[in-house]
Amino acid sequence: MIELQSVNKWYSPTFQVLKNCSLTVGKGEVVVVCGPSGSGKSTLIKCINALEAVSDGRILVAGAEVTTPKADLPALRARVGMVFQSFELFSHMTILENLCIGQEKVLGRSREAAIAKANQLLERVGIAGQAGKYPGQLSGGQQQRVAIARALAMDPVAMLFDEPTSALDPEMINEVLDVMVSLAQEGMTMVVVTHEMGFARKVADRIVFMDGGEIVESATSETFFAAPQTDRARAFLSKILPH
Ligand SMILES: Nc1ncnc2c1ncn2[C@@H]1O[C@H](COP(=O)(O)OP(=O)(O)OP(=O)(O)O)[C@@H](O)[C@H]1O
Repeated sequence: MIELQSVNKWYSPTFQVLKNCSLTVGKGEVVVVCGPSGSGKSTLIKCINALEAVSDGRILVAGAEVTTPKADLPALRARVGMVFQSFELFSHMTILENLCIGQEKVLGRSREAAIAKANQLLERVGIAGQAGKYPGQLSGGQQQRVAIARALAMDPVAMLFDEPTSALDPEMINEVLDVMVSLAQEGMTMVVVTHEMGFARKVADRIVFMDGGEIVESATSETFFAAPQTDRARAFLSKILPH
């Protein structure tokens, strides 16, 4: 479904942020990417929907190459939904409009079909009844669920999450994680950058550990948590897991 082949990226001639990263994410697989701050996790997933360009290497999504000048980026970004730490909703549009605009402009859906889909998804993420409000009138947890619903409205083949709960107050984290858990259980292909190791244990098929721009480990969550293979992963886990 998603394939990274020897991806390298330099932000400047002296700073290589991604070093020979290769990764295959199968259909329906949930991969959690973790690692220390600055290790390149956000950059890696942004490359998957071409929000960042790779310097060399290839990325394929559902058989189509992302890393070619010929890539159809609007179509790619509809197929691969992305949810950011900072929600990135359109603040001047109602929740309903946030969910409809991409469906109408990119997918060419009729107004009626877009509204029906939006309402169905708002119901699914537990915020039916808020459709007429503006993002600023909702809590952070509600805004993030809107962002997930907006991505799902495009019928994506995969979803990318970049620290989706990092900006939320603790009591709102679970309401967002619950939506992500149900998506995972329904078979959505997902790549999730997160420090929520409880989520990782519960739904990740695989954990990818990054450090210094490299994919240092890629293992099932059982193996990764019980028997990390490298000192770097052990040091990371000892900092973030309760003792
Ligand atoms: N546009 C950019 N130009 C130059 N350097 C950048 C840019 N974006 C990120 N970086 C640097 O690249 C490195 C990796 O950043 P990235 O955000 O991918 O890491 P991360 O592992 O997601 O970190 P965090 O967990 O703190 O979000 C960092 O040192 C960051 O400062």
